[in-house]
Amino acid sequence: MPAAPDFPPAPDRVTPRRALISLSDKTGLEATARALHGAGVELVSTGGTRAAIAAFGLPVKDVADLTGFPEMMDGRVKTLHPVVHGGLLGVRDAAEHKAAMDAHGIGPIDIVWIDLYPFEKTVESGGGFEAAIENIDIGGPAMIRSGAKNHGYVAVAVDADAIGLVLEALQADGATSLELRKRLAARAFARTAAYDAAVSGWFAGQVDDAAPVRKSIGGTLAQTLRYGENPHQTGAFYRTGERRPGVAHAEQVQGKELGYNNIADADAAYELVAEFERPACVIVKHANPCGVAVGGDLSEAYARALECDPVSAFGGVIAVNRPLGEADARAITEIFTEVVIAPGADEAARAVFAAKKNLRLLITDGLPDPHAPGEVFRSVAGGFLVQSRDVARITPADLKIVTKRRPTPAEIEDMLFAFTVAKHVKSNAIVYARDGQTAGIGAGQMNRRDSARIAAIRAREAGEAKGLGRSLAEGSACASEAFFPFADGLLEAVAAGATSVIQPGGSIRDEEVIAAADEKGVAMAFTGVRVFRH
Ligand SMILES: NC(=O)c1ncn([C@@H]2O[C@H](COP(=O)(O)O)[C@@H](O)[C@H]2O)c1NC=O
Repeated sequence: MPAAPDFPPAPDRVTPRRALISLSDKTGLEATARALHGAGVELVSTGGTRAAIAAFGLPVKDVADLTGFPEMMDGRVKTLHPVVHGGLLGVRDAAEHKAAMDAHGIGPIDIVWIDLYPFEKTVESGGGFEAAIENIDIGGPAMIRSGAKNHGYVAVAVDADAIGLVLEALQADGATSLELRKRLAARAFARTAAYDAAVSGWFAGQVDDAAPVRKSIGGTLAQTLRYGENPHQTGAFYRTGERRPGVAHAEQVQGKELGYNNIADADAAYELVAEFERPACVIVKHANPCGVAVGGDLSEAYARALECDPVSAFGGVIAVNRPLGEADARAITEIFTEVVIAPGADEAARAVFAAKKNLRLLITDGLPDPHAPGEVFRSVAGGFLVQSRDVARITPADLKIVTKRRPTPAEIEDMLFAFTVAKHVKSNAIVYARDGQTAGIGAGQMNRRDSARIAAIRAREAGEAKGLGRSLAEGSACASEAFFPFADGLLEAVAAGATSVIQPGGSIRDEEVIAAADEKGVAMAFTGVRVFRH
């Protein structure tokens, strides 16, 4: 382990004399190169970047002239040379470093601006194995790390915002401050870490390693948050490299700043609504759906979703799976809603929402594919859990009918709808549904019978509110996301009005549960698949 050397303290102000610029994406290069040149900074660059700067009519030195080596091996070796890394790493005020720099003709490099080969984009666009490998940048991260380690003297910029901060400092003070260089170094190491997280994650996938010995998750700040789940907690929102349509990539068209809970709820709502083929609406409160329905159009789907639990829907998060029109927006804005997330909204709909200044409208770039594999994470004390996304989808062919009475085609449709919703409800989950509408949802209870009871209360109240004179769960399908361990939960469902039941099966008391269903004349199907959600 290298001992900490006794270097003189790093200077607060460094007046940069030389910058090394190496960019794959040349956006914004001209203005910045001009500004650096105008500030008296000498420009040094790699092949493509050098040619671009020269084409702007600015003086620029080729890094090959510095190293005495041409770029070689398809650009794999451009800047990996002691003249470059010595210029970045040399501690200018340490006598021995200064002597080494002088002896080997190594000039200091005070600014590096590097963006790295676009590995993430190459993978995202399905570039293939060889293209991905060639887009693993080696020289770039090496320079970023050298400069960041030597932040006492070097300002490292890894994005447009960072080089903007450097220019601001030069324009204001003609120098970079130690405080700024430290901040830039922190950002630089985070950039190389996220880059390596993307490379290592992709590589683990290539060798089918679901549980690599080391695992990194990288992210880019999407939004600072005023606070976390509660005001005394801090919070921030990051995008990972996964290009899944949803809240992380949505455009916020209007409304107050999104909060931590808004983002979590919008995600839960949008992931569920994407499960349906027909126009659908999901209303979420506290990460659980309180009303879900399909309809002939979004207005109908919304009205039916609201019917299930209008009390809980107040201040909820609404997701739909079609672009919103004016009538949909009018219906939704009748009650207070925190967030609406949709794959589109026409001008008339946007105008209606605009009248509700606080409502956040999120427009995504499509619907997530419920079948697309992916990884989901969760933190625990001292670690995190990783699992594959729950892509389970049950079709009529997967159902095993276990009761004497077979379900009708309409009951099968209700069962599948209810089971799909149950997959997105916190365990223990019980969902009553009829005609593509949830009638009652029981979420997050510590025993299944309580969830069945709560769902029954919701359905009874919804029926009363609608003036039906009966529970909304009358004639419904009951979905349970995990098996009924005893017959009591099933009997609660039957008492609530369910005539059919869908559940995974697999309890040692299945026979008892099936016998109870048969006695009540209920049709029951086993999915063989459990869809817990914690
Ligand atoms: N090999 C090296 O020594 C090296 N040095 C810099 N790069 C990368 O080359 C890119 C710029 O290339 P050019 O200036 O030739 O267009 C940058 O994204 C930079 O991160 C390198 N490329 C890959 O490792």
